[in-house]
Amino acid sequence: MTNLTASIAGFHFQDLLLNAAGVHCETTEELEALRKATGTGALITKSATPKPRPGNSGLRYQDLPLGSINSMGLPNQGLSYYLDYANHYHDQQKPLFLSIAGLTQADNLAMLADIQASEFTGLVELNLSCPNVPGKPQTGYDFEATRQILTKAFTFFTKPLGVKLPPYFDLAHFDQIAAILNAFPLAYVNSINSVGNGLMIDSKTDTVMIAPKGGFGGLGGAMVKATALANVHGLRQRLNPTIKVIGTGGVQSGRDVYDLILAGADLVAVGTSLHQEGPAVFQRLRSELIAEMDRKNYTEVDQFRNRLQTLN
Ligand SMILES: O=C1NC(=O)NC(C(=O)O)N1
Repeated sequence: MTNLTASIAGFHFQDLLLNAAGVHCETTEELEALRKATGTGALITKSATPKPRPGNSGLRYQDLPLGSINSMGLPNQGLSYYLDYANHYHDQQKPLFLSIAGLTQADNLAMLADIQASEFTGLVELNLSCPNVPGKPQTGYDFEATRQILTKAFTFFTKPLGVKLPPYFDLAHFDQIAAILNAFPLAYVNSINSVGNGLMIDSKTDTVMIAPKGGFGGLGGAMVKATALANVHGLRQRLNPTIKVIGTGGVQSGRDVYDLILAGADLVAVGTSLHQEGPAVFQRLRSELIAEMDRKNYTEVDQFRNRLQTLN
């Protein structure tokens, strides 16, 4: 029997797959489908803002030959909707992650205060990386703002907290963000969010593919796998061992899950492939991962987690 377990902040996961925040998780119906899906070890809510938001207007998601592009704009039902789901959540087998993405530091701190005061007993993911709110930069690219929000948060927040990071593309940035994060008692980092502000062209119409922001949107799927692996591995190499890593980005197969684990991931989140295949994707990915492990005669994830070898 292959052991796919992992743990973060005292939470034990019997499977290491979950959804990427934002995908198939805006409503309680979608969340319940994830909770009941075979192969998920956890689930995470759509990033919440204090009040409900319709998100960006017009065509805001497109599948692409090598993944997807989106500019959803944080459509969500508002924090209290997800806190209500969370307060009635009793599935001991699959921990619940609650994602928040305030448009200002004050919004984020207010939401964290609400969660701190609530009965919520799961994990919280502070999304510092939504690239799709017009006029709003990704906090994760502002190192001082990131340090500031975490400093203020940890003056009062005592529940398990992780951060969702944008992809970085310079090893000096891995050094800088890891030095900041290592100063805080974070439960985990989740890397990567979509590769922000890509642009794709519809060759039939010579137009962009999505409506918001002149067609600029977050990239996901196969085309971001190399960036996801680099960020997971670069952060794993630099972060305190107490800060676990959720690897997100580019997962289409069990081998892609295996690779993120090899690069250092403790859990693996699935976005574009979940959007394209629905919750059945988790059973497929799980069985493909087990098949890959069997080929290597591995029965435990610990036998290869963070064991990526260099050439020399
Ligand atoms: O953090 C996010 N990442 C994305 O790629 N899209 C969503 C969004 O636009 O709501 N948010």
